[in-house]
Amino acid sequence: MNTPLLTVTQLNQYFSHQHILKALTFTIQKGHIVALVGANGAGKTTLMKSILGLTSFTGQIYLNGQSITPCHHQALSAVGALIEYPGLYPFLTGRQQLSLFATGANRTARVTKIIEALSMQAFADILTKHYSLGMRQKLGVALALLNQPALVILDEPMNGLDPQATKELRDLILWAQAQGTTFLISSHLLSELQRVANDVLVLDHGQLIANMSMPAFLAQQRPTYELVTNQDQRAYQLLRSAGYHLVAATPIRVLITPGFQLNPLLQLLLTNQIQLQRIQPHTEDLESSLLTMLKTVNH
Ligand SMILES: Nc1ncnc2c1ncn2[C@@H]1O[C@H](COP(=O)(O)OP(=O)(O)OP(=O)(O)O)[C@@H](O)[C@H]1O
Repeated sequence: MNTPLLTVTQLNQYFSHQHILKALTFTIQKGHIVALVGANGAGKTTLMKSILGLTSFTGQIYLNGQSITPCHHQALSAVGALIEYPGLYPFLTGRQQLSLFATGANRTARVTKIIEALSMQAFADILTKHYSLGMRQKLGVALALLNQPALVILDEPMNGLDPQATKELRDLILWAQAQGTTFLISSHLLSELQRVANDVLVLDHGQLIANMSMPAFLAQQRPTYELVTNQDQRAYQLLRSAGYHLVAATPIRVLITPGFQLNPLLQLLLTNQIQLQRIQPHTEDLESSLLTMLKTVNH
């Protein structure tokens, strides 16, 4: 049975008279990785800050049955977070900083383990004032995961990470999930989120426009064939006049509707002396699903 770790009900947030978060209601299941996506300014960081009690809001937020408000943070001992840029002490090394924030049993062992898991050995003993953006980001993520919190909130955790570090972070997130950790992660690197997330929350202008499992989200898109010809513009006009449902022009993408058959389409191109250079089924990714969804809502 699914058990919610986090329950958010009718969450509203205002900056002066601007309505930023609009009546958000959702739950996050224990042990799930939840992707929080949306355009710039949609309200992702503000939502994360609200869950962390860092900004005023109206509505209810419950973590493990305990209420979170800007004045009541007790429940937050079970949360690790990286929001915007990690706040680091410039005159401590990464290892010293991790040791300072480590709580509970096996502290030294956990610090060593997280340094190894994120391949931070080469710079763990250097003062953080000398860190690059990627090194700072890794240390921020390490701090969020260090005390094995029930919920980890990561705002753009892949910022500044190279492909190798991004892969290490992904592996670490999946490893922590296997230990029972729940994640809420925002990122503009949608292909990365698609690889780890179980569920998706889509924010648009402060409203929750989708809340579903990742497979359900991706399945919303209907399949298409992608065509490349020697006369794409003519082919596009021809197919459109023939009644095909085209969802993109460059490259041409034809919707596979019920009863769709490829042969008549190929015949049509051939009889009009258009050469087909490439054809392939198009598999949707999170990015195109999201763009379609935002377009549908805003038009
Ligand atoms: N401290 C603040 N004072 C006033 N307005 C703010 C403040 N912080 C955020 N906002 C506004 O709230 C809205 C949501 O911002 P938020 O940073 O939550 O969006 P986001 O989805 O995280 O965007 P991005 O993807 O660019 O990080 C924006 O319109 C922003 O201008």
